[in-house]
Amino acid sequence: LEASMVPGDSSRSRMKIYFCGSIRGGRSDQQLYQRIVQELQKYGSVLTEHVSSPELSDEGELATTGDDRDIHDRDVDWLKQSDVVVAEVTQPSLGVGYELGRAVDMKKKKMLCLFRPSSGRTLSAMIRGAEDGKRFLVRDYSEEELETILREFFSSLEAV
Ligand SMILES: O=c1[nH]c(=O)n([C@H]2C[C@H](O)[C@@H](COP(=O)(O)O)O2)cc1CO
Repeated sequence: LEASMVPGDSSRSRMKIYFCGSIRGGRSDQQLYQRIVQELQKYGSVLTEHVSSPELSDEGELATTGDDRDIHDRDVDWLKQSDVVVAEVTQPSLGVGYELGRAVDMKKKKMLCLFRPSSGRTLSAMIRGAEDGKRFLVRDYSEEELETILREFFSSLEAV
């Protein structure tokens, strides 16, 4: 029994998580992204940790990384490599919407979109309406529910 638990544990720690959050769409939720990324790191490695960085402004990485094509190509590559995609979708962002759309077409990926109704916003129909109860999940939440929601999401993955 013990031996069979080892591979399970190590594959879980190697799970690749793509986190999406607004950058040029606006950085108002950056601190929350940081909390989310910290939580996600309990479940696997987060490929896009930079999205949560306090040093990243709404200009994005341009100053440090090079050009937009490099950012785009690197991110699409990470998206392809990832096992799951978790997105904070409250702050509207073209980039996040694009990432989710691309991920939907990458057949096996499971996606979780987190939306805070307390923002007073109404989530885009193109995200809310993509919910299928299986691969593409949309969860309305408040910040204090974050840990529970992620725990439920990742334990549902193990059951698959
Ligand atoms: O500098 C960047 N680096 C980067 O990784 N992205 C990706 C990751 C984010 O989940 C998403 C944010 O898109 P936007 O900048 O349109 O809000 O796009 C986006 C930018 C800037 O658009």
